[in-house]
Amino acid sequence: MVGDLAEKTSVRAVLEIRKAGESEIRVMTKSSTVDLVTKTDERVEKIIIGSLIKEFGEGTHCFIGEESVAKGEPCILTDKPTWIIDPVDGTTNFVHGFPFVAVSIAFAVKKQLEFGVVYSCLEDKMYKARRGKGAFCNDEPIQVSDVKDINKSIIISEHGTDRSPEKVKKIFSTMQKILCIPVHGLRGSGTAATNMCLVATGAVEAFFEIGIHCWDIAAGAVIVQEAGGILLDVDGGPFDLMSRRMVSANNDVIAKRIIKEIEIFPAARDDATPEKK
Ligand SMILES: O=P(O)(O)O[C@H]1[C@H](O)[C@@H](O)[C@@H](O)[C@@H](O)[C@@H]1O
Ligand SMILES: [Mg+2]
Repeated sequence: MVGDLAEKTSVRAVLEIRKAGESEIRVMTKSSTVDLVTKTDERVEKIIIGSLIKEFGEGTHCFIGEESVAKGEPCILTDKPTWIIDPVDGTTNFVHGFPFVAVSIAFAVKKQLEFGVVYSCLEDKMYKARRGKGAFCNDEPIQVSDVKDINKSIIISEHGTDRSPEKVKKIFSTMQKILCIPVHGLRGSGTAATNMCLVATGAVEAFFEIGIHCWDIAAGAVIVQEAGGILLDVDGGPFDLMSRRMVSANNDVIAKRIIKEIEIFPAARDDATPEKK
């Protein structure tokens, strides 16, 4: 089954990450000095795409991979069968040895996400979900939290890699307002895929971020939905995978309460034309 292949491929990817983690990691930067990428990210993405092409043949499936897009490949979701891949989610953590790094692989057909696999490498946790078939962690069913009282919640968010003062101000003003609702706590693992799996297991009530990319959240989106959670745009509208912003939560009550506090700032869509990025 295609899902099993993605699972096997992510385990192979993890072996590469672990091997790389034991040797000197060559760090490079992308959109800014804090947007890191390593040769491991690039190599792991090539391994994942290579094994999928070997299985399905050249030209049958499309790929949206974080590092391929960074090198100029298009980031357009069409009706064709498409793999959406983040080879190393939490690259900054990987470089620093901070213990949250994940491989995220999702599969969509006709723009509908069909399944997602997130392998949290250092926790040795394989999260997976197929549309309509439930969500699992290491083959055990997982479910979102049943908390409806925002005062009894933990909320996750990330500050991302854009350090422009006006955006940083809005990010921290939002976090301050949420913290002072008050909620039990604010957290951030440094990887969106892991954050979404924490929503799916009920460890936290919601994760939101403006500035993430489709590859960070595609697999986690299936896992959260199949664990009984919901996905919305940060303005309360419908979730839009390519919009670079989203709220994932255990229920509508928590999601809508968080949305009231979010100070929205612009982030160019993943599928925007190059001049609009
Ligand atoms: O590690 P990445 O694949 O670059 O994604 C991270 C991103 O770097 C970080 O700034 C946050 O936006 C996280 O939510 C992403 O997963
Ligand atoms: Mg990522």
